[in-house]
Amino acid sequence: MLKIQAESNVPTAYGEFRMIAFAEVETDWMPQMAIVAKNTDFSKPVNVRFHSECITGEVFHSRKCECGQQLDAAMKFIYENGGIIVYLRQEGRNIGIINKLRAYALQEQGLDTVEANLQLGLPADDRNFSSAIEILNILNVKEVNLLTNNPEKIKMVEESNIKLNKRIPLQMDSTKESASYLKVKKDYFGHLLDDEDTINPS
Ligand SMILES: Nc1nc2c(ncn2[C@@H]2O[C@H](COP(=O)(O)OP(=O)(O)OP(=O)(O)O)[C@@H](O)[C@H]2O)c(=O)[nH]1
Ligand SMILES: [Zn+2]
Repeated sequence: MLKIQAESNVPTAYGEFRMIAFAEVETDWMPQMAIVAKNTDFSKPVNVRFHSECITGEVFHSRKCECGQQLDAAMKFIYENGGIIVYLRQEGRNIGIINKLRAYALQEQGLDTVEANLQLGLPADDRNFSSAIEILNILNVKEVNLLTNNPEKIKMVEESNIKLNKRIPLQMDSTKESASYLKVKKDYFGHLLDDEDTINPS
């Protein structure tokens, strides 16, 4: 069972958030994180982003995916409108950074993001979002507006005790390096992506 191990206010480029670390034990060095905007109104549907870790995109600004831009856009939106980002330690759709780099190496040889995982003997997507729901329950969230394009995340909320008020699209411009990745997300995973341009949540 997850519990709050520590929390503190942290000023960021987008404003100050309450940062909370969740883990079963305090010796967990990869705790799940939630960052909560101060103006969050818990009596209304809360804007929520479930964000899966991507060190290549968020820390090193890789152009192969749009995770870094999505996290930045979500922080900006949530600071302005209230809400929570639940940051899940699910690097590489939960295959870990070592396997993700192995998958990238296969992608250099022409495999796409799904084929590369399968070639490694791993699932295309090994995530489940039960920790995210557990965290929302700990934070006493009853109803959400979910910032996502991923139908699996929507389904998972619908199947939980948390009410889904609406989805807020979080679509970024594609780059020449990310276009084929986004196409696979749309075609294989059924992500709700428009072919046209950006829909930023603002
Ligand atoms: N295995 C693998 N993981 C990847 C690859 N590219 C990005 N990821 C991981 O994919 C996760 C993000 O998933 P996405 O499918 O981009 O987005 P999503 O979270 O499902 O959906 P949104 O809520 O719409 O952003 C992060 O954990 C990334 O590290 C890749 O080529 N291979
Ligand atoms: Zn990424």
